[in-house]
Amino acid sequence: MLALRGVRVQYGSRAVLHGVDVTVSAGELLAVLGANGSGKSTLLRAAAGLTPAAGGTVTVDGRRRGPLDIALVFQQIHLVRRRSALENVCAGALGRLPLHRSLVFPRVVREEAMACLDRVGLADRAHDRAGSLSGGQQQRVAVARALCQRAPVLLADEPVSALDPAAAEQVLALLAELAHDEQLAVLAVLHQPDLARRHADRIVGLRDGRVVLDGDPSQPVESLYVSALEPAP
Ligand SMILES: Nc1ncnc2c1ncn2[C@@H]1O[C@H](COP(=O)(O)OP(=O)(O)OP(=O)(O)O)[C@@H](O)[C@H]1O
Repeated sequence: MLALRGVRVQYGSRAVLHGVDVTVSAGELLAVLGANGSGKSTLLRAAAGLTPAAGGTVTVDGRRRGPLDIALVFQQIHLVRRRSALENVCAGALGRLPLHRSLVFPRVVREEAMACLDRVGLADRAHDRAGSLSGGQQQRVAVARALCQRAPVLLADEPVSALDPAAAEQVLALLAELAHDEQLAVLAVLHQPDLARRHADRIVGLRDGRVVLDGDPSQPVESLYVSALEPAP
C-alpha cells in the first residue's frame, strides 16, 4: 500500500499541497482528478520523491519509500526510440542490476522483459524499434517497462492524455487489470472523469491543493471543475 500522510509541498513561499492524505491499496487503481493547477502532478511527484515535501510522510507497505518502490509512467512517453521495444522494457530492470552488466542485458532480464511485453499484449512487436510503434503501443511499452521494474507501486501522470479514445480506453483497462491481477497499487492522474468512472476502483478529487472528495468512482465530480469553468472576474 502507498500512503501519503499530511503531505505538504511549497514552491517558494507558496503552498500548493496543504497536508494531503491519500492511500492506494495493493490491487487498486486510484484515479486523481482535479482542475488545472489543483496539485495533481505535484501530489504524484511528491509521492515519487521527485518533488521534496515540506512536511508529511510517504510510505510503501508501512516502510519509508525506497528508490525501487515506485515505477512511473508519464504523458510524454520517454522511450529510446531507436532501441527495440524489448530493450526499452529491459531498462526497467536497470535499478536492480549491477552497474557493469547494465550495457548488455542478461538473458534472464530479457526473458522477464518479454513476459512483461506479453502482459501488455505486445510480445509480437518486441524487436521493432520503439519509435515505429503507435502512441498507444508506446505507452503500453512504457507500462511494460514499469512492470519490469517490479515495483509494488505504479504512478501514472496523465498516461492517456496524448492518446486517441480507443487507445486511452485500452491503456486504462490495462492499468486496472495490472492493479487487480498483479496486486499493484496504481495511482493515475487523469483529465477524463468518464475514463476514471469506467476503470478506477476509487477516485480522489483535489481542489486548490486539498483532497475534497475520496470514494466511489460513480460519484459526481463536476464540482471539481466549476471554478475552472467560471469566467474570470
Ligand atoms: N516547479 C514549479 N515551480 C513553481 N510552481 C509550480 C511548479 N510546479 C507546479 N507549480 C504550481 O503548483 C500548482 C499545482 O501545479 P500542478 O502541476 O501540481 O497542478 P495539476 O493539477 O497537475 O495541473 P494540470 O492539470 O494543469 O497539469 C500550480 O499553481 C502550479 O503553477
